[in-house]
Amino acid sequence: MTAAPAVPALLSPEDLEAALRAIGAARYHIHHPFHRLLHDGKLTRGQVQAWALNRYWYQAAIPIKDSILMARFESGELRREWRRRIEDHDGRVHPDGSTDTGGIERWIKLAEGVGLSREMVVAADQILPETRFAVDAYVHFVRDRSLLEAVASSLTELFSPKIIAERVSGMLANYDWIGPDTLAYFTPRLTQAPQDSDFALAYVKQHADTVEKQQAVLAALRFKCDVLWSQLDGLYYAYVAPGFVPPGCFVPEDTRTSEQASA
Ligand SMILES: O=C(O)c1cc(C(=O)O)c2c(n1)C(=O)C(=O)c1cc(C(=O)O)[nH]c1-2
Repeated sequence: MTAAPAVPALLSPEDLEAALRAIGAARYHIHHPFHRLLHDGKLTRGQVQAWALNRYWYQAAIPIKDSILMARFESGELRREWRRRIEDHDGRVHPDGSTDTGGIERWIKLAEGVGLSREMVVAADQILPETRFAVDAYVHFVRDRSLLEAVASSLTELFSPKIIAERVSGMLANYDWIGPDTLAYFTPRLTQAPQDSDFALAYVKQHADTVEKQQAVLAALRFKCDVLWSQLDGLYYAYVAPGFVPPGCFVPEDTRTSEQASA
């Protein structure tokens, strides 16, 4: 006789939060070897450029997925909360004409700070296939899955202040050619991310009120951890080991062979 498969129990909101946090503790990209190399100062300038270039595609997709998500909320109050996220990335124009720079522009400054040109970064035609597939999968997930799963997929932000603090302090300490101005993208994220994730977590705890919904939100967070993890896998494979850069993708100057330089 085979044992019946265990049926998951309905969790209290507190236990659901604990289960979500356990997923982050095990699967967040803070554990990826590429993050460790970046933070420990073990990457060449070209490898840091590859990271900045590819991550631009993620940054550029965030307000697109948030616009899709916002349009799915039926309540104006919820849309207003989500609109702030979009403005955090796209910037704001105030009635007096003054502007707040958004995250995308700050990411371009980061990329320029590590030696890339704005045009090349924004064109995004030299990013890795893994980056494109993973980021696009995130946008499609938010478009196609339930609203609850879409909100839950943003919950990796519960864990981002820790990786951001670690990354910024590590990069400033370990690369003498990177200064605080270049990494300015990350400063507002340290307050924006907790605001975003507090709201999303409260929403998920309130609305995931059946076993099926709870299992779906846990799976959504696992999916999102995979989105972040596979982007770093792509970078590691192409730029660290074995170092196979897919045809047409960015080849850093400090690793370029004479054949690649003349291509
Ligand atoms: O630096 C990071 O490691 C990191 C991670 C994440 C994340 O966990 O999804 C985000 C960000 N940064 C970030 O800057 C950001 O704006 C952001 C938005 C979202 C999201 O899913 O809505 N995640 C993240």
